[in-house]
Amino acid sequence: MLNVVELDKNYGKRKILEQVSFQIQRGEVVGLVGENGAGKSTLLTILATITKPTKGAIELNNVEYSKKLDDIRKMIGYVPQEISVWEEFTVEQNMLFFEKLSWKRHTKEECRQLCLDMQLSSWKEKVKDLSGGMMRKLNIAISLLNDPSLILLDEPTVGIDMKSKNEIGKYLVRLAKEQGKIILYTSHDMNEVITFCDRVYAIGQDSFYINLLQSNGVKVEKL
Ligand SMILES: Nc1ncnc2c1ncn2[C@@H]1O[C@H](COP(=O)(O)OP(=O)(O)OP(=O)(O)O)[C@@H](O)[C@H]1O
Repeated sequence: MLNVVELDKNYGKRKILEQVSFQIQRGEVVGLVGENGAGKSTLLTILATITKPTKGAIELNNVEYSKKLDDIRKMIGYVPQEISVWEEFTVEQNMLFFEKLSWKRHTKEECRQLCLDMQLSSWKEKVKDLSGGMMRKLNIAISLLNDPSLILLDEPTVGIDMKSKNEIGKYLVRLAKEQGKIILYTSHDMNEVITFCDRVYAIGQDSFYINLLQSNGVKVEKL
């Protein structure tokens, strides 16, 4: 379980996150929505241990962030907004390179299977020749090499076609339901959020997202 308690984040005098508390259970796919600049990426980078909160406590599977950072990092898969793979290398070369950086060992076949599970079959193709959707899938596959229990994705489907969006959404749901992963992801695509998320957190002052999602029968809470 992910447990966030009274989290604050200030940049100088600006309060970005204020008294943010929530819990996410294993097996849940949770959306994080809000207008540009509301603080979604900030929250994800704090949960990914990249940014320090100003105040507050976070626990993942009963391990406190403030006490066991190395253990926490092994349990997290983070997919940033920017695609961060080697474009001149093939999918295979990227997977094998990042496998070496992962704390968990995988055979080449296991790496390939991870890609196939995401319907990314272009194993021998250079990344620069892949479609945007394929690149996004590779980015996600790399984040899974650690076998993380918490997967944080910052707009994983931005700018890609509906078919790839659907494949990625379905795959995230499968990861949560079959493997008990905790998934938190940001998106500006409300259709996608409505289709794939068990529930949603809306961040920021605007109630636009809350009203829209509630009118579509989605369980949504304000952070
Ligand atoms: N390192 C930083 N220093 C100062 N201000 C920052 C820093 N990082 C982010 N901010 C500010 O914090 C606010 C929240 O930014 P954040 O990127 O978390 O928003 P977001 O909800 O993810 O937006 P978007 O939907 O555009 O990705 C913004 O006003 C941003 O300018």
